[in-house]
Amino acid sequence: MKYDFIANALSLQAFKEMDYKAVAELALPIELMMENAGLHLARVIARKASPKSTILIGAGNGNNGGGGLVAARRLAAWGYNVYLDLPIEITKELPLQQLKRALLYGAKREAIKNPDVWVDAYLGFSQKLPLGNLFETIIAKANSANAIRISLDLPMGISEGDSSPRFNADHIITLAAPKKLLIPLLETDTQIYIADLGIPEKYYGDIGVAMPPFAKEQLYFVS
Ligand SMILES: NC(=O)C1=CN([C@@H]2O[C@H](COP(=O)(O)OP(=O)(O)OC[C@H]3O[C@@H](n4cnc5c(N)ncnc54)[C@H](OP(=O)(O)O)[C@@H]3O)[C@@H](O)[C@H]2O)[C@@H](O)CC1
Ligand SMILES: [K+]
Repeated sequence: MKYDFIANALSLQAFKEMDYKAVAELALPIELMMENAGLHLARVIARKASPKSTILIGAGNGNNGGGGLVAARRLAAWGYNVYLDLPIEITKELPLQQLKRALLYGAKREAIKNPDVWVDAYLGFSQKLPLGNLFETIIAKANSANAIRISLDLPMGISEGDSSPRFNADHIITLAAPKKLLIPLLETDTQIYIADLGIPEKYYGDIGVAMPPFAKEQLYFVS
């Protein structure tokens, strides 16, 4: 079965409603979903990296950053060289906890200039546009770097038009369901994966879409 990304793509609003409903009704802690998100991300990074690669993980002060920091911890545990770019202070409880763990595991708090892999876990579905100078400068640097660029959930800066600068991801690991914002990228070289966070099929059916074929592949490669 070829899963139809476009027919099943959700607006961010519809996605958040489905996600929050599952979280509330099934007593699913965000931390548990974040652990799944971060592990899927780490697996993709590990496939693209070599043992000597330098991996820079950019994390913001939200749950997208938290997922990136989980990946940092997993990759550090596997022996990779992991560096963290933290352009805004991490203050929220969950990402802060993930940051502490990543540092204990050996990730280094240093925004190195020429990483082999540059990971965008700066901002996810709560990003507000325009991004502002700080993040736009990071995007310009990342997009001109000779690095493999990987975004968690959504590339930072993505919008319906082409008006705002965005992190030019080679690979996107989007979470739980396809998002309408990603449809134009199907026509590009960007590789998109959908990662399972454990939301049951019923919650997809309730809003009239099909669950990605997670029974067969928990990290579903779209194109
Ligand atoms: N079940 C779930 O929900 C799961 C969600 N998961 C992950 O969570 C992600 C969504 O997380 P999120 O809602 O915490 O916000 P996120 O996108 O990380 O933004 C962070 C904060 O940045 C700020 N901010 C925004 N725009 C800004 C700007 N221009 N310049 C500067 N700051 C700006 C804003 O902070 P505020 O302004 O509110 O202080 C915002 O709160 C989602 O994409 C997925 O990866 C999974 O880990 C697990 C399951
Ligand atoms: K992101």
